[in-house]
Amino acid sequence: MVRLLSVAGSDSGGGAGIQADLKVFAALGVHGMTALTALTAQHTQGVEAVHEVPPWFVRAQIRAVVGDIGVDAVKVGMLAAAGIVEVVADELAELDRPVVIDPVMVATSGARLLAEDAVDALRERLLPLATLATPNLAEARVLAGDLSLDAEAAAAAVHSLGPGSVVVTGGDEDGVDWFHDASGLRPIEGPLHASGATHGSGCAHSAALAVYLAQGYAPFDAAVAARALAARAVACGLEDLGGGPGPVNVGAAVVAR
Ligand SMILES: Nc1ncnc2c1ncn2[C@@H]1O[C@H](COP(=O)(O)OP(=O)(O)OP(=O)(O)O)[C@@H](O)[C@H]1O
Ligand SMILES: Cc1ncc(COP(=O)(O)O)c(N)n1
Repeated sequence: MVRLLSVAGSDSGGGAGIQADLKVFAALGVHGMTALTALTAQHTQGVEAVHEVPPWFVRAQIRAVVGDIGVDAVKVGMLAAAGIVEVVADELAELDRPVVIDPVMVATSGARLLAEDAVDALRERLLPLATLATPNLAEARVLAGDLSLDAEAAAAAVHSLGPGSVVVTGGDEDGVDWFHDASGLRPIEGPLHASGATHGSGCAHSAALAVYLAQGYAPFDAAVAARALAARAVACGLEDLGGGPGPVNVGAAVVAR
């Protein structure tokens, strides 16, 4: 059984975060484990409150599962605070496994999910540990320190910060994901679905990527497969749930494959 660990926040609305990741792991037939970094009181229209998990307890969760069950790949999502970034970086540095880092900063609804003073630690401590990093364009620009970059330039700039490869996701743009690794830049194209159900698309994408890396896909092939799955999950999304953008539907996306 392939074993996946998600280090991420909880979305009480069930659309993003740990909940999205566990749905992806179940849909793809792997064993999912979690280290919660924060609880959010969240729905489709916004985040009402955030309760951070103390860094020592994030570390304890990671050590508990790594020590007994073992881990084949890790996905990292919302980290909330600099102290949490630091302990996650410490633990991942000891773990010789593929790591996907989704540098979640702001929810689609506008709420901050990473403190501003945690961005430097994310850039300097965590990004160099990533097999693959998956910022959207806004996150890539912040990491690169240049808010004027286009997606291609942002992918190159984030790659130069140390991850093995980068995908700048294009769900909020034209639907083209830009992949950059040591051999350069490649687009990953596909249909951009007109859908009111995109909540959790980035979480589902990075969780699927971690599964595909654990299963031995090369990073570019994993990124192609993850884009296809995330796009289908958007197309199958639950538009009628809640008053805002509904959650993606990964279970239906896998069945529709
Ligand atoms: N409307 C869409 N149609 C097709 N594919 C989409 C759509 N929206 C997102 N995707 C795909 O989903 C994946 C995640 O991309 P996205 O840009 O939405 O991430 P994100 O902005 O980090 O998401 P989130 O806001 O959930 O964190 C990418 O592969 C992207 O191409
Ligand atoms: C716990 C958690 N993690 C990640 C996201 C980002 O997802 P989105 O950009 O779709 O709101 C979120 N809203 N909540």
